[in-house]
Amino acid sequence: MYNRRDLLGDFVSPKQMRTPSPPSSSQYQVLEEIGRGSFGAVRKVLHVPTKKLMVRKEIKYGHMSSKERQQLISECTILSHLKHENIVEFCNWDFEEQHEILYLYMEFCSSGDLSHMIKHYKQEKKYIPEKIIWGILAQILSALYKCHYGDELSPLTTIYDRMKPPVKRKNIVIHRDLKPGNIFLSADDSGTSADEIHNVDYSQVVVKLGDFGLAKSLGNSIQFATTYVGTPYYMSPEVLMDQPYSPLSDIWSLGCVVFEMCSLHPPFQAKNYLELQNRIKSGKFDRIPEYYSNGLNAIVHSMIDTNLKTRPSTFELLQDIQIRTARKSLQLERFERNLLDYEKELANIEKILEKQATDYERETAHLREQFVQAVEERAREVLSGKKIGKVPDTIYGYYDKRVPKPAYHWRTRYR
Ligand SMILES: Nc1ncnc2c1ncn2[C@@H]1O[C@H](COP(=O)(O)OP(=O)(O)OP(=O)(O)O)[C@@H](O)[C@H]1O
Repeated sequence: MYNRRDLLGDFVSPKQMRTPSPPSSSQYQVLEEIGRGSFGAVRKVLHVPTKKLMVRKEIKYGHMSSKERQQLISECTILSHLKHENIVEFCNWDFEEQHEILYLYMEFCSSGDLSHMIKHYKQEKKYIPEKIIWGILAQILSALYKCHYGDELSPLTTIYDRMKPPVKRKNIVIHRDLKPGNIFLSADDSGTSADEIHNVDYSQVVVKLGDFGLAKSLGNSIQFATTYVGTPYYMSPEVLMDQPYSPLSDIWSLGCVVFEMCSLHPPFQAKNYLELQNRIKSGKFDRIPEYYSNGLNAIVHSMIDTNLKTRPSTFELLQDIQIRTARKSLQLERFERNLLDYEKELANIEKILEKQATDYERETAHLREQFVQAVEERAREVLSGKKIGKVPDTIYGYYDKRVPKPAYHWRTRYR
């Protein structure tokens, strides 16, 4: 039923054939629909062998040309290799030949996305705390570093660390569709349901960049052209002017996203598409609310720059002292969380060991009592001139029983 060759026709390259084999759909239990995107339904699924919650996105490929199908598959291959803690993990893909649907299986993000977060603060009539914004920006930049340079960002020892300029690589990934709805939020507790996303503690969430690159392969398809009805609030002026996407186009979009987190609306708004296009091309927009620092305002303005020569790259933005501070602060918070987890684990181990020690003492006391009774009984037998049974010489020999001594005894813990 599921056959990658059927989808690709004659266009399968040996390189693509080396990608992981499609999962057996019987491994997934399909759960409720959580939303609908431009390309089809998104459902929660349970990966039965691991009991892990995931999402399944569907893409109807029937109308696509072989070239478009091949491009879609090669993009999936790239995404399946793009592993980063701030990127939604792309687990695998699968086909349903009969209905010509491609299923993409990916990590489930339990705390909604940035659009939900912005909506939440708007409803509460509150600004998003600046610290949260810097934290989110630092996490997105770490993810973009992986995409734009194909490398992992090394952790900071101090905020003044010298960062090595990244090596230029061929296989860079450009997101192409950065917007609040594609920036997912995940809590450590992935059991949260979609209905509970209003209870999210936004100061604790992990940011995950999702919905990567598919815009490239789907960009030319009829389905994309007819179903992509979203307003291009986050599109850079060069892309609006039909110039090719570059990593700097992602930076423009990121600037618009950060602006929206501060102002609770996008930087460029208009009554119609043409007006919006003109506003974006002019690159003129307001300061973020006074509530926020000049530093945050400056970084937003540096990203939403119509001049590609002066717009900073991901690497340049990561040099910013406030981004470094935000990264270091995230590292320390994570370290503290790990320590707390470790402490909890130790407390559990201590409880188990204490129970083992109590059981051990109870058991040895019981055996000692039985031993004493047996010795007394034999003594009485001897004294009364009865035939003597075997006299126990060791407690273990007599009962032929060994009580395992716990490796760690609570009484010795402070020695
Ligand atoms: N990995 C995920 N974890 C949790 N929810 C997700 C995940 N991916 C998508 N969703 C949710 O599914 C819904 C549809 O998502 P999808 O990204 O397909 O569409 P969209 O972003 O609304 O539109 P578009 O297709 O134009 O990007 C959204 O509510 C989104 O929050």
